[in-house]
Amino acid sequence: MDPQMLNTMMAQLGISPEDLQAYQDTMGAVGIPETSTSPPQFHPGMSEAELRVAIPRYKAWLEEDRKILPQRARYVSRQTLLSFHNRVRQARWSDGLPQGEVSTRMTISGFPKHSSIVPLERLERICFSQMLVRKVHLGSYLLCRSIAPSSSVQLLVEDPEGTTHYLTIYNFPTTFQCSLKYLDDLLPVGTIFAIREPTFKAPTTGDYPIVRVDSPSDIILVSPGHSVLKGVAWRTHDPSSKILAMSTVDSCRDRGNAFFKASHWLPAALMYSRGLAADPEATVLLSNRAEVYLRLGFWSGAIADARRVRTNSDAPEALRNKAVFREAKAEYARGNYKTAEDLFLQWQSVRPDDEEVKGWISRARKRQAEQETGQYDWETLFNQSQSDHHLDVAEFRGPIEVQQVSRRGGGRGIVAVQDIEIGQLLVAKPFHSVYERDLHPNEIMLSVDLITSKMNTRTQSALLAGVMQKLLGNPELHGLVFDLYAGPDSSPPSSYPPVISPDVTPVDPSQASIDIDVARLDAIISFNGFSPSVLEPISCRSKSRPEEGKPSGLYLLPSLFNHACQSNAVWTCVGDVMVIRATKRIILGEEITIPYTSAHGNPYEERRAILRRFSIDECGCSLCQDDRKDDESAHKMRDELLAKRKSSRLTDASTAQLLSLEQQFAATYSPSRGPCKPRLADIQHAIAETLRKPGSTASIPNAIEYEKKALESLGFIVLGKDAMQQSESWDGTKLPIDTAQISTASVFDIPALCMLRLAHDYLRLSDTSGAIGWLKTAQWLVATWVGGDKMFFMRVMAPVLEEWKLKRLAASVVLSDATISDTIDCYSTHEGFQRLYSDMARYFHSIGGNPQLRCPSKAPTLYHVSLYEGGTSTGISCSGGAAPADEEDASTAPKRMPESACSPACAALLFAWFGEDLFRTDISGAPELEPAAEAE
Ligand SMILES: C[S@@+](CC[C@H](N)C(=O)[O-])C[C@H]1O[C@@H](n2cnc3c(N)ncnc32)[C@H](O)[C@@H]1O
Repeated sequence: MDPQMLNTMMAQLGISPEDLQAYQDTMGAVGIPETSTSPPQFHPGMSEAELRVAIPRYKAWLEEDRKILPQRARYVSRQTLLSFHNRVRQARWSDGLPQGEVSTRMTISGFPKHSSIVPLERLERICFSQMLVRKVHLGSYLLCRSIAPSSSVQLLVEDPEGTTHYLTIYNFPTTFQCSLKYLDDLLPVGTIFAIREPTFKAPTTGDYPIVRVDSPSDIILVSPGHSVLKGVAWRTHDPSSKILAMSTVDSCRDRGNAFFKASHWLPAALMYSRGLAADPEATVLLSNRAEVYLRLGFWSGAIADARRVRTNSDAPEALRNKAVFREAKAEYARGNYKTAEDLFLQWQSVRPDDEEVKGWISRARKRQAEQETGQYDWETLFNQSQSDHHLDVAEFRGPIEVQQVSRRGGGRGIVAVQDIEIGQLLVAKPFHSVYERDLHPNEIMLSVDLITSKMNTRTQSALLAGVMQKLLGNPELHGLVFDLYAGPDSSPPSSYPPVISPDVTPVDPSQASIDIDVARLDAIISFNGFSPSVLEPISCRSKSRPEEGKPSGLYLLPSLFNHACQSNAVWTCVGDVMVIRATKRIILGEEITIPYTSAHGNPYEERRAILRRFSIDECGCSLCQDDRKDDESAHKMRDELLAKRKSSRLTDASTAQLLSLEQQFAATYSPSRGPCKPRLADIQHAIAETLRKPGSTASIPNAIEYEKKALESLGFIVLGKDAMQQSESWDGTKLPIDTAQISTASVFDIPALCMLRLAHDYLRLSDTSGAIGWLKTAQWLVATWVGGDKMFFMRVMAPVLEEWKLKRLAASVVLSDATISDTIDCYSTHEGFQRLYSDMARYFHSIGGNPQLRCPSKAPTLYHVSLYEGGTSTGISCSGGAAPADEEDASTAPKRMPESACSPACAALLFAWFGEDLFRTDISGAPELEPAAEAE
């Protein structure tokens, strides 16, 4: 046919001559064969059982798909792809989804993913016409550019020959759950990519094959003038001409500053970098880029840029000074607090009155003290963690070391380098952590992990992207993450910790300076990830969090601890700060273990299944050894006995039914095993609960007996049981429990609640000494397991103390060791507050203090209460902060009084004593008092 006529006919059908050519180029190519089955689709809310079916089916489908030979891609016209793409974008277009609308995206992790380690210069350029679907194109790179605004991280790109396909880039920094508007700034139409060793994949959903990039280090954002563009002629019109035109220092700074204003940090960094390509000495761009790197968490990049400005004697002085401040903040974030302090002081020398820097200096000093002493203000941290999970603390490391440990995957473990008493071993910050509240509420990111055969939570998916981002901005930390254990299918890691260069590396946002092996990182996160659930005030009605709401974190040194269900150490998180504490005396050279999962609520077989996901075949701890003494039929019998009660709560059964259940259950245990039987504890606790009847104390002694049995079944050794039951014979000093070691068969709140329940029982029997004994035991447990002092205990356990009416007793127990001075300062001019304080004064009187109320005039602050212990400031001091300037209506003040405005000690005690009332005290309508006599 006459080519002219053919073109005219095709044009009427919407097919351009380029499309036609591309089609002719692929003539003879075999279409993408369908597999015999299509992959199973995953959807939110799939049950464990559905997943158990779907995941093996997916793996089988993957196996089948792998057997199909690579093929040329079926021809699809540019027009078709563009109109499909535009429809998808239209559907997604919104800057934050409308309320109630939920968008779901799905990824699969844990299958082989290629990441290139070959530098771009050593790769050959390839075009789509030479690429095959289902093939990793080793030794090649694809040069392509985007031809349409992106719809999520899926872009429509063309190669220089004008062939169009989809490009999907996973884990590109800052793109996890970002808006389309952001993507338009980050990857505008015309962005040129060089993709190292690209993988062309058959479609798993939808109709079109895609070039899928999992590792951000495989992507190079090609700027004008890059050597790969030399001699490249694009067949189609150049959509990037507008972008290329803006490469002067001034235009890049202006554009970068506009992105900065919109909080679009990475687009700003790219724009400043483009300007720096035009003039590498443009200090203003370096200085600005240092600031955006700080916002991105690219500390090394920020230090490298700021340092170049600071040490450039030609740079304006103001810019050099600013650079000092930026470098100091980045050093602080890297944990180099002394260097940071010195730099802050340098900044302060030119701005002596700068309040902000004063705050930074004080923080840097506090961090150094934490590093040296291991002393933390846990109450303040606990209070802060309730509103912001990401806490600012320094790390602390006790006498422990990573050593070779045989028969433990990875071959390493943590060992004591001296004898260690019960107490704090390690305080660790996360390398990266993600909480639900950090994520967009309307987006569900489904990720199925083929290693663990589980649906990852949203936070787990976000963790992978976040770790990559941190590595890209802090490349020298690569070894710290990549030398973690990556499972039996990956090459073994080297010794740990690796040597980290103290030098910082300049960061180029368009090209990673390290190779990120994404399949290995997937595995590292599967084998080492924690769920750092934030410690919250504990109530007897606390519910365990559903799996999908759980946070995810990667911690470095904590990842080197091996597992034991009955371990000699435990971990907890205050905010995202992990605290690992020894739960018994550990001798020099002994391995230190932590539980990866709790035995309470996870019977032996379930525990084994969980541990198998970590490639742990058999745990050798005392509890697992005991559990292996019971034969399989015994474990089954227990399941059956409990299954009968599954539909209702244990405590809904009658005492008689539970007693019979306990007897049948107890008979399933081998006589040769030890007393720790976590499943039995629930039944015994339920029996105790049914024996607690309102209005009658007759069966309380029995309840006490069963609660103690429950504690023993949780692995605690209850001492002098009879003596404690008639507590007159208790000497009031020794705790009613063997404190030489803590059972780690459950998390701490279960036994702590049993202990407080016992305190409550004794209180009901008017046995104050018994109640105090168990209160102190609960406080010992919290202090040993989590840390913190008595005030911290009061704060953490406040709801349950309130529910079981133990608040007043606990407050007096907590204060019983304190010497209370005789002054309560009351700076409030409001009658309501003064009433509150006189109440407090009466209370302190009643517990042995002899405070006087002072009401100075000219109240500098509202809510000022102070109570000092032994002349130091360690007692109560609540200064609440000055009333805001616009605060005219004092009647609203109490409701607005934030807990965090109180000192932690004060908050704990005030709250323990007054509870909710503290914040509800109604002073509306109370007359403003005349100032009392002038103070001093
Ligand atoms: C988080 S890592 C612990 C550190 C690891 N041993 C290393 O060298 O990096 C978890 C892996 O350690 C191994 N591991 C931990 N506890 C173990 C145990 N009790 N028995 C056998 N292997 C264990 C398993 O291979 C598990 O997947």
